[in-house]
Amino acid sequence: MQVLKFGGTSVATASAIRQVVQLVAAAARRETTIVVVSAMGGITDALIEAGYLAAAGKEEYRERLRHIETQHLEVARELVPIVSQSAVLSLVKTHCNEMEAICNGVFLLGELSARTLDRLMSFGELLSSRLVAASLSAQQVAHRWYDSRQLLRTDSQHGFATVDLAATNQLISRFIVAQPEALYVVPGFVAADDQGATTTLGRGGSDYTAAIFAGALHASRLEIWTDVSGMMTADPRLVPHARPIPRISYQEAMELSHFGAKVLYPPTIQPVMSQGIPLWIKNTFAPTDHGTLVEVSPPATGHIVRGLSSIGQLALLSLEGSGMVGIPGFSKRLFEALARERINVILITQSSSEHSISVGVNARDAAAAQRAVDAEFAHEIAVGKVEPLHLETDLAIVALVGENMKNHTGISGRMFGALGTNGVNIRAIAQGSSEKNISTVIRAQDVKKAINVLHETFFEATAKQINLFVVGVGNVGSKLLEQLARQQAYLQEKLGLQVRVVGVANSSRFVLHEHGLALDDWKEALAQGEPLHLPTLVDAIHARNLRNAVFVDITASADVAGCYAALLEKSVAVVACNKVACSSEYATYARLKALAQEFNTDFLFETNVGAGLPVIGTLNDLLRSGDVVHRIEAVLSGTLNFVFNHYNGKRPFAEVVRQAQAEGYTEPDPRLDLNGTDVARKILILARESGEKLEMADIRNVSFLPESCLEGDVEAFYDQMAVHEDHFRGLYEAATAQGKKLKFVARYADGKASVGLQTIVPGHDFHALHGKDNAVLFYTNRYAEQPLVIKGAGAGAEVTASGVFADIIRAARA
Ligand SMILES: NC(=O)C1=CN([C@@H]2O[C@H](COP(=O)(O)OP(=O)(O)OC[C@H]3O[C@@H](n4cnc5c(N)ncnc54)[C@H](O)[C@@H]3O)[C@@H](O)[C@H]2O)C=CC1
Ligand SMILES: N[C@@H](CC=O)C(=O)O
Repeated sequence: MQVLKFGGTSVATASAIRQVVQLVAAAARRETTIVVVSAMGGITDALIEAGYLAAAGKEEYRERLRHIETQHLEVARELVPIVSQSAVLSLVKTHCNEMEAICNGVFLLGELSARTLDRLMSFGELLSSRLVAASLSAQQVAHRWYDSRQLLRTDSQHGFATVDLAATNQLISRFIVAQPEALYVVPGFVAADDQGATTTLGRGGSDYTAAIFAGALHASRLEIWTDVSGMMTADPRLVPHARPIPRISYQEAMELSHFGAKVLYPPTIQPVMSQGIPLWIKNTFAPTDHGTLVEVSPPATGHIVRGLSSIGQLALLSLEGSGMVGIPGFSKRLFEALARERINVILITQSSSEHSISVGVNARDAAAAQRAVDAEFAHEIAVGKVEPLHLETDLAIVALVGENMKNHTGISGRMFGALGTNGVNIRAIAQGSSEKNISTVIRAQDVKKAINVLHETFFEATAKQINLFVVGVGNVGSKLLEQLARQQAYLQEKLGLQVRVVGVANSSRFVLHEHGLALDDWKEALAQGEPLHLPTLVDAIHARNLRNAVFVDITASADVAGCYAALLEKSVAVVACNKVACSSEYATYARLKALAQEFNTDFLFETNVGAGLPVIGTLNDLLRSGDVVHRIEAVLSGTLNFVFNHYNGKRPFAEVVRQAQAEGYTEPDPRLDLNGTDVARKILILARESGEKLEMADIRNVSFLPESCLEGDVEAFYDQMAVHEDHFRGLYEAATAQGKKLKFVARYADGKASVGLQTIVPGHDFHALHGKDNAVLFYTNRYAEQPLVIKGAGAGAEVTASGVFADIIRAARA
């Protein structure tokens, strides 16, 4: 004996019903089969709507009923050949007439009782099961249609009747013995009380009907046929990578179905679980797909978490007060008050201080719950023992489900870590001692992000999605996009990172594309983007609320740097090539670092010093391992090193500076390089990273530029350098005459920092510095005599972009 249940989508059209008939006929050839049928998709809702319209005195109910009738008649005509149509058409007509008579009565009385609504709703399953039966007849498949109301006995609580399992089991088994057939067709969802009045088993109750038949008949299997290929690891509407779970335990299925895996109505599990009857969830439209087998002990899969579930529309009610501590009875009264209002409690959590109890309820019950609880504790509220009930709405539950979680430590740590680094605030947590389910209450607007992050954490070792917003696509930024495009496949394959550029901006426009911009035509997309308004861009980033989001600043703009705090506060990581933030007031630098820590995200700026060279990372490694920095000596300007390496007193100094700019070494404003500001910023950042609270004004900057070079714009700057060619030649010749080289050197020691032009003797670490190279010498406790030296290209788009890239990967893997 086996039981097959077909859901609303499986019987929604004539072609779907034909598919059902094929499956059923094949099943009945193998074993005696009971087929339980749901109403056609959407019909139960339409019936309820018709009933409420009638009760409200609205004539539109007639239209709804006409539509229901037409839909069933059309399917019947498609399924059954004309010659034998009359029987089924008249059956449909009869049911539709009864529905209309009921609604007419409701319309006249202006009242729709739960009992009448049950009667009205029952027509959905009665009609659909008749259509399946008619189609079986048309295909000459022998069967018996039977009215479940003769077999399923319930109490008289209309709308949510409780099944009398003892009486029902007896009725079912006697019927099967008395009327043996190879195939039975019965309507799901409907039952009757002992007066014969129609009752229903709750929305989704057809699954339960099927499970009751399976339990009563000790079936070999129960199959639930639907429109998806089994229970999924997460809601596929939220998680595109969700996949079917091949095997799952009853307990896990129960947890998942309670928490949003809509393919199975929760009470279904109990009757089959108690007898260990295998329960299959299969796809009517892809019957060869494996589906999900729900069984006693599924084999281990390597995944500790079996699935993720989410329930929206949650309200959290918190009863708080010092008067509750140590006094028994508060929780009893709280739950009784809710029970009296028939409010279902979805989640419960109480702090060990006993100072508060929080319960999650469906948002539609929140106002009634609040009234009931405040009334129950009116006295305690009046005397200040407890606070009026605190109500929070727009919440949701996201839960991990898996029986194996109890054997593993660190699961909740990983869960909370993943949510925390994505700025998902957890409002409440519940975990039963069985450790099968860890539930978190979060803001409804974070559900999509949270569930995707958790899916990546627990199911997708090979693909963590990283969402980049790249602001500044000039010299360095466009190189970064090129490098990202080249490396995408490598990152996916070797690091398990799916890096997507979801936003790009320059000083005039921005473009966002939630599913990732094509990196070969971002320029066209940006040209058609919206005019840039930074607050709008930041709002849009917040509104997208994407997981593993990284904001990459490759501008030199103070306005862009001014956005970091707002981003870090929402746990969006910031990777900055721009030095403005870290070299602004100490308080700003310190606040941004603190925000990153507070909001569990990253603020990374390795390229602020030495471009792609690992200067800041090395310094941090020294400090973290307990070393102390005493002195730093460094050549930190790629531009100035290039200029003094190429200037020989023959080619004009200004021309060499123009070459450095053309080769992409200078700041967007080259005066910042030549006047020492860029180097001063860098030594300031190194001093701060070493623990010194310096300000820009504390850095002694001895400029080698004649003052007139800095009066006016960039073109005037070049003109003035040409005017002062003798000055530059003089500097050069004086150094060369002593066999020395000119280097612009930064120095930090004893809490003081300075930058300025120096003449360097042969043999010094800086003397042989080529091209645009930088060199940094760290003198520390451990590197006391011989400094730790970092040396290499310190400017240029390619190397800088690669440093930014490395910071992005650091943020992505955090
Ligand atoms: N060139 C190099 O070797 C290195 C550069 N950097 C830093 O990289 C940053 C960028 O340098 P480059 O690419 O050479 O400059 P660039 O001038 O070629 O590009 C700057 C980009 O920023 C955009 N931008 C400017 N103001 C903006 C605003 N308010 N909002 C949005 N976008 C804005 C521009 O439209 C342009 O796309 C600078 O902060 C520089 O200090 C850091 C290390 C080395
Ligand atoms: N303009 C800078 C580039 C990187 O910070 C330099 O020349 O070093």
